[in-house]
Order: sequence, then C-alpha cells, then structure tokens
Amino acid sequence: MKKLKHADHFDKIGVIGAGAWGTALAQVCARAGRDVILQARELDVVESINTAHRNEIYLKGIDLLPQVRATANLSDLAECELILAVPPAQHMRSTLKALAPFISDGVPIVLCAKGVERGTDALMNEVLAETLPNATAAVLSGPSFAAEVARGLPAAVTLACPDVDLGAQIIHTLATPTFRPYHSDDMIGAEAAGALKNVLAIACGISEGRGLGRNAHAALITRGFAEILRFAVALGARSETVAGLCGLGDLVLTCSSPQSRNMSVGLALGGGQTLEQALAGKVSVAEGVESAPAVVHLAKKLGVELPICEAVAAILAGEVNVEDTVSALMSRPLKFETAL
Ligand SMILES: NC(=O)C1=CN([C@@H]2O[C@H](COP(=O)(O)OP(=O)(O)OC[C@H]3O[C@@H](n4cnc5c(N)ncnc54)[C@H](O)[C@@H]3O)[C@@H](O)[C@H]2O)C=CC1
Ligand SMILES: O=C(CO)COP(=O)(O)O
Repeated sequence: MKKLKHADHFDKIGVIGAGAWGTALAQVCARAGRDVILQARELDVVESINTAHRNEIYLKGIDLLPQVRATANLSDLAECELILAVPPAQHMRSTLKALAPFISDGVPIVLCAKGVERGTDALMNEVLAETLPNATAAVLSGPSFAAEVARGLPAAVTLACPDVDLGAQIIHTLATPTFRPYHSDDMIGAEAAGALKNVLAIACGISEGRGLGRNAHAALITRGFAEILRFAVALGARSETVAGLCGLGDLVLTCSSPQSRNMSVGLALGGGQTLEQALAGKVSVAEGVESAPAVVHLAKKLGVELPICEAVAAILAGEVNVEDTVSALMSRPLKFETAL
C-alpha cells in the first residue's frame, strides 16, 4: 500500500456517511476549495445530491454546492488523502471495516461521531485502532448543528489530533471564513465530552418538557459539566479540553435548543411520551439514547459517579419515572461543590 506524504493541507477528501453532519462537512470541504466525495448508503441520497444538489432525507431544504459529489461506492474514496468518518457511533465499526480494503496505509481518519459503542464501551478512537490499526486518528467535535454549518453560519469547533503537524494540516484543510477549527492534542477529552453532552441534552430536554424551570436547567448544565469533567479526566483527558468548544461549548449548544435531536427526545419524554413514541418516524439519530447505557457502564468501570447520566439511562430503559428521578437527584447527600 502507498504511504501518504502530508502537505500543508489535504486536497482530496472523502466523507463517509451522508447524514446531516456528513453532508454539512462535505459542504465545508467544498467551500474550502477541496475536492470532496461524499459516500452515502442510500441511493436516493446519492441521486438527490448529484442531481438536485440537496440531501432531502437528512438535511432538508439546504442547497449544496455543486462541487459536493456523492457516491454509493466506498471504492471511490480510494484516492482520498483524508477521510472524515461520519456514521452514527454504533455503526462506526462496521463502516470502518467496510472501508478497510479501499484506503491507503496510514491515511488520516477524522472521527466525527459522538458516542460510545454499546457492548464494548469503546470510544471511537479505540474502534478505529481495532478496525484500521495503521490509520492515524483525529477527532472533530464541538458546537455545530449541521444545518447551520451547511448554510454557512459561523461555527467554531475542536479538531483533536495527538500528531501536532497532522492536526495543523487538518485544520488548514477544513477552515473557511465561517468554519473555524481549533487544534487540540487531547483526543480522549474531545471524545468523552462529545459522548456525554448528548446524554445530558436528553436530561435538559426532560426537564424542559416537564416544566421544571430555568433554575433546574442551569443546574443540570453545570452539574452535567462536572460529570463530563470527572469522566474525561478518569479516561486520561485534560480538564482544559472539557472547558473548550468540544466540552462546554457543545454542552451549552445541545442543552439549549430543540434543534438538538437529543434535547428533543428529552422534550418528548418530559412531555409524557414513551421512548418509542419519541423516536417514532425519525430517520435521524439521537446518539445519547444509544450511548447512555455504555457511558454509565464505562463510568462504573472507571469508578466515576455520573448521577445525571445514570438517571437518563434509567429513564430511557423505562426503569424509573421522571418524578422519582428528580426527587432522587435532589435528595442525594449534600456535599462540597467540587467537579472532580
Ligand atoms: N447532525 C448534527 O448536527 C451533528 C451530528 N454529529 C454526529 O455525527 C454522527 C452522524 O450523525 P448525523 O449525520 O446527524 O446522522 P443523521 O441522523 O442525519 O443520519 C443518520 C445516518 O445514519 C446512517 N446509517 C443508518 N444506518 C446505518 C448503518 N447500518 N450503518 C452505517 N450508517 C448507517 C444513515 O445513512 C445516515 O447517514 C453522530 O454521531 C452525531 O452525533 C456531530 C455534530 C453535529
Ligand atoms: O452534536 C450536535 C451539535 O454539536 C448535534 O446535536 P444533536 O445530535 O443532539 O442534534
């Protein structure tokens, strides 16, 4: 296999996964002047992007640049110098396995899913290490609703890559006047924060849907931030990462807008719907629903207490109701206000 030589930026970019975020990121690449190819599983998505320059299934009503080309074939990504992997977290393993025969040794893969794998409790970089051991990992995370990014509204995100030179190349590849990636070397912190904020957004949605008020909302965000910090640091991350865009930034965004799929699942649950009703008819993914049990399981292994995430997992599993959960959270032993 051919070894890649890194330049100042990458020109040929492959994006796997044409959901809302993969499509928006392909648009970012095109806007940055890169040669981008977007791989979709659904033939009607490929057709719609290549003919109407729209992804009407996952990113309705947004015009895409004609330079965003779609394909159903992973083999069309063979010449790409950089791959953005954007499937839902629970499908990252199968997606990377399917990609394996087509990519060059050592090709950098930017992991863009926010979640923890159920059954293994693996972060996405661990899934990558197991499926494509020769690939170089980076993580893209941060406050970035796909529709806003695709429209060209300003957004700033974290690009975490332990290889400083490679990280610099990736941010220069993706940066545009409206998309500003900041480089970090703390991949674990970015991944941990991205996975937990989705679970915490469900909690904020439940609170909002049940009419628990602004005080409860602020308390959930703040104590949720403490949970991210404990969890990330226990995994070996730095606390300053959690204070950045991929942590505090994304937590604030996702917990504050019904644009968030995770928050809207919470809103429905808080409003009295069952999980089945809340998810009915949705084509889009709410990662917190899938990741909550894995997050809680991994935290137990790490010896980290995550009362809010545990409460969300129990509500999602139908084990407890909202009222009893709120009472249980409020009657925990009183303590010093420390995050760690
Ligand atoms: N939508 C957003 O604003 C953002 C999403 N993300 C993250 O990006 C990841 C992907 O989310 P979205 O693009 O929003 O997805 P989406 O909810 O828009 O679409 C679902 C995606 O899942 C794919 N899919 C369904 N079954 C699959 C399977 N068996 N194997 C592989 N793929 C399958 C579909 O093809 C589609 O690409 C998630 O981890 C999400 O947290 C991150 C930042 C922003
Ligand atoms: O991760 C996101 C924004 O940064 C998108 O959040 P939702 O998946 O909850 O819509």
